[in-house]
Amino acid sequence: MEQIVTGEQMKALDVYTIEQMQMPSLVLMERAGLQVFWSMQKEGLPLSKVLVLCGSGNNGADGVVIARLLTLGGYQTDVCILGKPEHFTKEMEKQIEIGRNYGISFVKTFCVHEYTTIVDALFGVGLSREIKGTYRETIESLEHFQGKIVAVDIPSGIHAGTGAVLGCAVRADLTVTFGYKKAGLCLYPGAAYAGKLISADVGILMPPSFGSGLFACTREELKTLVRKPDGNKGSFGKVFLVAGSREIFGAAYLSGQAVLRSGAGMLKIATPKENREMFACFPEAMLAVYDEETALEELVRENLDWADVIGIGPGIGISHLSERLLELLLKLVKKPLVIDADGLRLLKGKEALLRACKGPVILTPHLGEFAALTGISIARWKENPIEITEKTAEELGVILVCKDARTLISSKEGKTCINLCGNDGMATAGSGDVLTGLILGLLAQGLLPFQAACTGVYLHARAGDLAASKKGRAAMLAGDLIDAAGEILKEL
Ligand SMILES: NC(=O)C1=CN([C@@H]2O[C@H](COP(=O)(O)OP(=O)(O)OC[C@H]3O[C@@H](n4cnc5c(N)ncnc54)[C@H](O)[C@@H]3O)[C@@H](O)[C@H]2O)[C@@H](O)CC1
Ligand SMILES: Nc1ncnc2c1ncn2[C@@H]1O[C@H](COP(=O)(O)OP(=O)(O)O)[C@@H](O)[C@H]1O
Ligand SMILES: [K+]
Repeated sequence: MEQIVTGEQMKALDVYTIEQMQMPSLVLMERAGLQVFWSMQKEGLPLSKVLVLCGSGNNGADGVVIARLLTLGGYQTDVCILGKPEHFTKEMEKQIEIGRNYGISFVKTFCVHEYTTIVDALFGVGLSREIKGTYRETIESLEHFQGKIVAVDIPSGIHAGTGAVLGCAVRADLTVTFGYKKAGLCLYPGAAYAGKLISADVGILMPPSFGSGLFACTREELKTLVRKPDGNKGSFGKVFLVAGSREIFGAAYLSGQAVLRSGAGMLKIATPKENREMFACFPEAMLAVYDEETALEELVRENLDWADVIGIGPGIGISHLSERLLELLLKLVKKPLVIDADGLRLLKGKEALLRACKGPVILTPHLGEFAALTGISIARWKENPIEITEKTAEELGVILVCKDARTLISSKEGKTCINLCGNDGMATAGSGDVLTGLILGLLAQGLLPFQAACTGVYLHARAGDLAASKKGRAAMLAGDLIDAAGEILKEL
């Protein structure tokens, strides 16, 4: 997993590196400036005339370093410092002094249209309040700029912890971020303002005791899924899935297909009796059909003994039978349980039962389902997604997968994973059902619950990117995600 940090955490790491490790601040800054300078060259930005906009903090000081390196490199460069001298950090004062000695061009006013590239070094992780006044006017004047914009560390105006826009923000083509990716660059809207994101090592060290539990999933996680040549369908795991209702067969089909395509050994689907004929097209799945006459507790007990992992929700509808099945599972399960879709709608009011559940539970709500379950509006979640997801996971005692363009997965112990892959083509009916199936399939093959949730989300998103490359984002269907997930696993 790749470490992600908030703004406060990044500042703590800067302080640790400078004070404990005794690495001079100006050395870090020089490395930061060099990384931006090299990236500007490597990315082929038009550098015939560059303007560097600086604030008064160390982000601005980085900007002055970049201006010096550009000037020394023979690129015509102007620097405009918007910050007031009384607010300059000592590093900023030093960089201005060095810059003067090197003869860089400081300007007081500028016309953006004279430049081919603008470097945004107004605010970095130190942005603490809404942007107003001259800063705001300057940022707004960049909206019609025709050239390229490079953001230093983070686009100015983006909150490093939440990705929120504080009043206004610079829309960059390229962001070079130092040390670790900031959460605000991973979450929307910040992610959209960053443009292409490059992480650059500048020598920031992380102490072994560092308490950040924030990560992004990487390809490495998929490698934990190992097929054993001497395995059998029992050892690859048995999944019991309560899915589908009279009107909805597709959700059960998609989830079930995803379970088996991800490598699980056996699948049994519990579904209403009327659906039996529909499953003729899915011979690989076993069925446990039920109706009003069925002894549901017996059915649940029997299958809990048989299965390794259990899922409930895709297409089950809101009925007293589906509600009873959910209650029975919550009461009796001692194995991993994934609850999705209608299962989440039925969960409202059963929080005590959920907290008392003996098996590890994974909830996979999209934001509408999350809002209905918790009473926290989508708008409020978006203001502070990491904190709210972590807090809700802890309160409910579950692994919580909040599905969105940037899905967050939190454990009740406060570990959170941000998914950085996927695309808007995945916003298509049945896509969430596929995710449920993939997570179940990974659980069945022995991944630990949090690992299975993170890896499942990552696999689903990578499948989304592969499906989009083949079919296009508009045309891809949830079923394409299942085939694509198989192909991603095949590549391993
Ligand atoms: N030696 C170091 O500490 C290093 C710092 N680095 C750079 O330093 C940056 C962080 O520097 P700072 O902590 O000085 O913070 P910033 O440079 O991001 O900005 C902080 C300054 O802006 C002011 N401010 C915050 N919000 C404002 C608003 N809305 N309107 C007006 N003023 C506002 C603050 O009061 C403070 O004076 C990083 O993002 C990175 O670019 C890098 O060079 C790596 C090394
Ligand atoms: N813009 C987007 N970018 C990336 N992933 C997305 C985007 N929109 C939706 N998704 C993903 O698609 C899936 C949709 O799930 P869900 O809303 O439950 O669909 P359904 O209920 O139709 O099965 C989630 O995994 C979500 O993260
Ligand atoms: K910046």
